[in-house]
Formats: sequence, structure tokens, C-alpha cells
Amino acid sequence: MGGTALALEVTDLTAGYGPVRALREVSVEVPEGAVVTVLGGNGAGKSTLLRAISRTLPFHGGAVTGGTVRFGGRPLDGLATDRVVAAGVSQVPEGRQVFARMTVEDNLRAGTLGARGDRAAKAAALRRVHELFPVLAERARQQAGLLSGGEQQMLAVGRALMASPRLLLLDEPSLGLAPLMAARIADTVREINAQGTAVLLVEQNAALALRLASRAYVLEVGRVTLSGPAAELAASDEIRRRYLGVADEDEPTGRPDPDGNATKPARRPALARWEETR
Ligand SMILES: Nc1ncnc2c1ncn2[C@@H]1O[C@H](COP(=O)(O)OP(=O)(O)OP(=O)(O)O)[C@@H](O)[C@H]1O
Repeated sequence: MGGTALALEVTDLTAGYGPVRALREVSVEVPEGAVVTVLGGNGAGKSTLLRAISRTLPFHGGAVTGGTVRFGGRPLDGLATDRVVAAGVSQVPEGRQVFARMTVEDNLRAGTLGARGDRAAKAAALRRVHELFPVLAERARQQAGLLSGGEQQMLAVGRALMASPRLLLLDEPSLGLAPLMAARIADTVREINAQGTAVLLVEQNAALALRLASRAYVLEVGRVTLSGPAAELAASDEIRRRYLGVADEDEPTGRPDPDGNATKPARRPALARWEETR
């Protein structure tokens, strides 16, 4: 968990796609070494935020039209994507997007393009990725497109880690995965963070994200509508009702009864459901 030093400082960021305004004066901070999450429904602007930070928005036909992004005190504005990677920020895009016809090892090698560090640093990064995801070592010569969905997500995360980032931008890592696989990915995010990498996690699965993060932001139609410590947001009625699938009149305290059972099993919060898979 971070102290007061900020790794990432996004200030009043406005961005869009032609006439579509996807982000309006969004400000987000990630302290050094922290996990911070951005929650929000479909189309809220979560992916756009990550693309604006990694400067990949132009590849999607979008542009930043206002505000600043600073990393480690230095502005990222105007940098090419590979310079952002070199500055220590790597993104795992939504939908994994591994190179399906390339081997697993070549996908990982692609992650070192633009990265800082010499051969020894890249070899160390590969060892770290193989320790986190042994299956990527076992399947090194296999075509990436033949991996399962969960394994492809591991590959996408592994590829981003090959650049030894100080900040990992993670776009919906649990999307389309079975609960057990999502929980495994969550464990890995925790481990990556414990090794010193800060994480900005975009998720629709609020239960999972709030368990991982120390701080959370809620994005609605391009604006930050709520932010605070993740534990506080997880306890708030508004978040519980809208993002954790709990109706406050049913479970005013949200606490299980003394036997540890939720009081209304049929309406158990998503948070409890996720914990059961672990
Ligand atoms: N490449 C694009 N071209 C035009 N409009 C886009 C593009 N990508 C996203 N948008 C629009 O920008 C807005 C924000 O989309 P964005 O993908 O950032 O939201 P999101 O919160 O990541 O949603 P989801 O969880 O569904 O991916 C939406 O109105 C969306 O339709």
C-alpha cells in the first residue's frame, strides 16, 4: 500500500471519439504501490480512461481534448505509446487481444517492445511472468489462440509485465471468466501488487474490484460521481444497491447472522458470492 507519493495523477481529463464525449473532467490518483479501481457500467468511460492514460486512444479513433496525465511527476501528455511504456506504464487491454497466431513466448517477447531495461532485465521479467503463470512456460511454443480464455488473460497480463511496469493498467480482467478463474486472476493481481507494481483496475465486477483495491472511483457517463477508500464504498448503500446487487431495505447492515449465513440467501450480495469461490 502506498504512502503519500503519487504514481499517477490524472487531472480534469476530457476525451472522446469525434462528437462523442466519453470523459468529462475526470480526476483520478493512484499512490505509489497501490491498487486503485474504477467502477462503472457499460459505456461509462472506463476503457477510454485507460486508453487516454496509455496514449492508445488515437488507435481507437479517439482523442484527449483537455486535462493532464502525470506519472511519477512527469507529464505523459503528447508522448507516443512506446514512450509511455518506457516511462513505466503498461496496459492490459479489454478483451485480452493476444496475438492468436503467434506462440505464447512470442506474445511475451512482444511485451518488451519499447520497454526500459537490458537483456538481463527482460530475462528477469520473463522469470517473474513464468513464476506467476507457470502455464505460460509449459505452453511457450503453443499458439496463443489455442489457450483457454483464462489462460489468454494470463498471457495478456504476462505480456504487460514483460515491460517491468511501475503501473499496470488492467481493463476488465475478469470479463467472461468463470468465478474460479476470475478469483485466480484476482489473486495474481494481489501478488503483482505485493511485488511493488501499482495497479489501476477497471472492472464491472465491483465485488472483486473492491476486495483488491484500497481506493475506488465510480464513473458514470464520463464523470466521476463517487470516490473514496474501497472499504467505505463497499459499505455504502448506494454502491451496494447499484453495483453489488444488494437492496438496502432487505439487508440494512449487510451482516451475516451469527451462524455466518447471509440473512437472505436468495439475495446474497455479489461480494459474498465472490468470496465463496475462493
Ligand atoms: N472506438 C470508439 N469509437 C466511438 N465511440 C466509442 C469508442 N469506444 C467507446 N466509445 C464510446 O465512448 C463511451 C465510453 O466507452 P468506454 O468503452 O470507455 O466505456 P466502458 O466504461 O469501458 O464500457 P464497457 O464496460 O462497456 O467497455 C461510450 O459511449 C462508447 O460508446
